[in-house]
Amino acid sequence: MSFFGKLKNRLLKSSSKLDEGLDAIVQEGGSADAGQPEDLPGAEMPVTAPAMPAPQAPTPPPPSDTARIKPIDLPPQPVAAPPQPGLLGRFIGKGRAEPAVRRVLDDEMLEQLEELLIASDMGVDTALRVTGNIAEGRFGKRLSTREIKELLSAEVARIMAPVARPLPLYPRRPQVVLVVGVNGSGKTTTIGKLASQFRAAGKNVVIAAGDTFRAAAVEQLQVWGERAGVPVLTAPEGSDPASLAFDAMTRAQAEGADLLMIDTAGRLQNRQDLMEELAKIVRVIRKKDPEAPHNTLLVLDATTGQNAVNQVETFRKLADVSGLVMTKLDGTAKGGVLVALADKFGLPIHAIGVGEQIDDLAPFDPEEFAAALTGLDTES
Ligand SMILES: Nc1nc2c(ncn2[C@@H]2O[C@H](COP(=O)(O)OP(=O)(O)OP(=O)(O)O)[C@@H](O)[C@H]2O)c(=O)[nH]1
Repeated sequence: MSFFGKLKNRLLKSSSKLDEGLDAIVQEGGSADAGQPEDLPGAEMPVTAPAMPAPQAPTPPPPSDTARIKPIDLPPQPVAAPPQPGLLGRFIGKGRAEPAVRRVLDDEMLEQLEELLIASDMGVDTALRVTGNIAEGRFGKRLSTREIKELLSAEVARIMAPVARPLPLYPRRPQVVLVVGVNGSGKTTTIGKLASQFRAAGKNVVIAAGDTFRAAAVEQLQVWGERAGVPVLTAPEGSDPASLAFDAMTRAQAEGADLLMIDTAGRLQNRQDLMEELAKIVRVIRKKDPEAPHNTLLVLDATTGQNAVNQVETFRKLADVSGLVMTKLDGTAKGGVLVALADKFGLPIHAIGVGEQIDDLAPFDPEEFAAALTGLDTES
């Protein structure tokens, strides 16, 4: 299955939420237009085209001086019998017998769209901006669900495009990647997945299990290290993570490793401690390389929705966050928070987690994400 298909299936909850919501909004105040271009297979209405005009009141009789102009004879319009779908149309579910429902884009509809986007975790500011852009030049026009989805998807992709950037690789050896995030956000899993991908790309990777306070976290990282075929450096429980980071740096340099990934604790309950711990790790590794860490990855759990926004704010105060990885995008109805994050912080999204398996880490593709989030079926 294509990655798009996989992501779409996995983002089903998000997309179906938006999908259903958009449908309900259009159905609520809309009316059917028989024979609209959208109903004809292969005749999709481009999103930039002006929407169909609102239905007019019955045309009044022309004034006498124009009455002489003979109206062009049009063949009778197939109002009662909508066009039949072609064979392809029937397979892909287009050209259905029912005419498309369109609704006039007015204040009430815009408000409903805003509410839907806010409920999809896009955040108030982003939701307002997105609906404002959708309305631009289209106010008072009639739009179908499909057209709104295309507009919404294009807006989301436009916001996300600048942040879709893979983890930059530098010629520096070792490139040090500090991984931060609250407990349970998916740090360990992400480190394992990244290690496996870099390993597969021929890179020599070392992992440091810097959450030395939790034996379970260290064990879990060791399991991932084994899966990825990458050494995991550990230290006795309760020992200083900065000292482990220093040892790991020494070993990575001695071995000529390409990449050193350092896991860290995620105890936000005691921010001061965590801040000092992270600062100490950075201080110590800089003794070995003044430019380290070269990346500070913040791992966020998509299922926390708007809480992810608070986590970015907090971790930016604790560490010099250079990019994000968003995990658990499979099976959450809260994927919209990525749009809010991109819009608010503009931090690169290096990858997304779409499952618990080692290969369930994918590069972030804004168009695929936007189509999957809005439920727009671009495969057809
Ligand atoms: N469905 C899904 N589950 C994920 C994903 N990433 C991580 N998980 C799961 O989330 C849980 C927490 O992941 P960890 O990698 O242990 O998170 P952590 O941040 O290291 O947490 P601590 O070890 O408590 O510090 C585990 O059960 C993972 O299997 C993902 O992309 N999708």
